[in-house]
Amino acid sequence: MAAAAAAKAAVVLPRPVTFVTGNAKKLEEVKAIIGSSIPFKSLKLDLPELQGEPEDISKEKARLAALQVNGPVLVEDTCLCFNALKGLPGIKWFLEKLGHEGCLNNLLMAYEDKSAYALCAFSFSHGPGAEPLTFLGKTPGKIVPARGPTDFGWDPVFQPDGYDQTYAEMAKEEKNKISHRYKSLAMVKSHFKEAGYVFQTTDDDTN
Ligand SMILES: O=c1nc[nH]c2c1ncn2[C@H]1C[C@H](O)[C@@H](COP(=O)(O)OP(=O)(O)OP(=O)(O)O)O1
Ligand SMILES: [Mg+2]
Repeated sequence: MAAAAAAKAAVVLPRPVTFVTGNAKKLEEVKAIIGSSIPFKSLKLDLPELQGEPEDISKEKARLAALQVNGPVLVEDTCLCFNALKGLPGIKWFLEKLGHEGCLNNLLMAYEDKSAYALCAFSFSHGPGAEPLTFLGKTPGKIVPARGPTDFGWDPVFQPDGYDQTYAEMAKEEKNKISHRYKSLAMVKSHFKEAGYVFQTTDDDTN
């Protein structure tokens, strides 16, 4: 009884969270999805392109980012995974070297199964040395011949299940309601709500 009534002590973090990414398009979406629900600023930094399981890559990115920023950080790692290739993730260099659009269709030419999923792994670290928490968001779909604007990665070749438009053809607000990034951030948001973090701000903290 007494335990139930005991208020959870608020975790005080030294400053607003810094979202670290080298990708301006990700940042745009993250800003639109987070809105004002989490106080954050951003830092453009190209973190190393690590290899491994998406969750491990994301955690390691958060550890590296927390050291650089010397404070609380959010990072994310995204991959497009092909079911015909046992979920093999399309890492950044792989996509960039082969060309985002044609290559994915060619790659899957040999397979009947064009199904894929977009996976986003956000990680949050309280700061240097803290073990990051990871939140996975997944949107299933299929790889199709490119349709729509080509300004963000593999958006033109990914058609989410239940839609007849590719991510690229959809209005941004629509993508941001169903995307892998939206789903992962929804978990981040509920975590922040639940944890009730308190952020100390200093004079040099600007957005
Ligand atoms: O919603 C998306 N729609 C289409 N393409 C996307 C999306 N999200 C990431 N992408 C691309 C960017 C990069 O080619 C690869 C992920 O690699 P990833 O390391 O997570 O991103 P990045 O290096 O561009 O930015 P960061 O500095 O946050 O690591 O997939
Ligand atoms: Mg990267």
